[in-house]
Amino acid sequence: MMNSARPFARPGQIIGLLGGSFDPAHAGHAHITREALKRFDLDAVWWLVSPGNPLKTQGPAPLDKRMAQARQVMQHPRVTVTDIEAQLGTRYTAQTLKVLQAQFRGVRFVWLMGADNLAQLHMWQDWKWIMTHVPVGVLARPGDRISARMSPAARLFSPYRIAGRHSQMLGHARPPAWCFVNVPMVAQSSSAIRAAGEWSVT
Ligand SMILES: Nc1ncnc2c1ncn2[C@@H]1O[C@H](COP(=O)(O)OP(=O)(O)OP(=O)(O)O)[C@@H](O)[C@H]1O
Ligand SMILES: O=C(O)c1ccc[n+]([C@@H]2O[C@H](COP(=O)([O-])O)[C@@H](O)[C@H]2O)c1
Repeated sequence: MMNSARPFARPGQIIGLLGGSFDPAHAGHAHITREALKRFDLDAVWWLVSPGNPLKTQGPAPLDKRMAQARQVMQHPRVTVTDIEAQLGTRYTAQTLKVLQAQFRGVRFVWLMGADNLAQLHMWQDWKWIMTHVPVGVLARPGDRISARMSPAARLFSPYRIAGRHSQMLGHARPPAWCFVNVPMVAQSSSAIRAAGEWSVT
């Protein structure tokens, strides 16, 4: 297990959290992170390299390997790549968010995800808690814009959607609040990289 330091944030800062398997990290992750910093007016983004997605049955590559590769892909002064979920012993996003909100009092966390994850959000543990306790920023992804907009989460929380042109308000909004931003898209995925044999999971 990698012994990483905890990321740092000051009260009042707005921190975007991009959770993922990062198996491996790729240009799509780096792209949405840069877009999120701009569009949601974030002070910083933390990449939460997951010990393992609770919905995926096949285990990812070892955490240390994914962390090292993610750090190579994402080098930006306002982005921290962290294995804090492994340090905290949390695996489900709602659990992670509860612990982070308790440990970083006064910090405003914004959950970030690609459109494919909004389409599946209703399958996550305590997903309504997430929507009602943390602002959520959704970034367009090729092929997933329509399914995301029609998803159970998008429909149930449609009254709380902030229009894309007001995306800078998201981090200041009281949840429930979410915003879909139609950013230029990068068609990369970890599964395509694995399928091409460019990343081994051992
Ligand atoms: N090209 C992309 N455009 C927009 N969002 C993306 C893109 N790639 C990944 N994301 C988002 O980044 C987060 C972490 O993604 P993840 O690590 O699962 O990569 P992935 O490419 O989606 O992996 P896989 O293909 O194995 O499902 C998710 O919220 C996902 O929606
Ligand atoms: O909490 C859950 O039930 C849950 C179910 C599926 C995915 N997630 C989280 O969503 C993020 C993206 O996962 P992944 O594997 O698609 O990269 C990552 O932080 C996962 O821990 C969380």
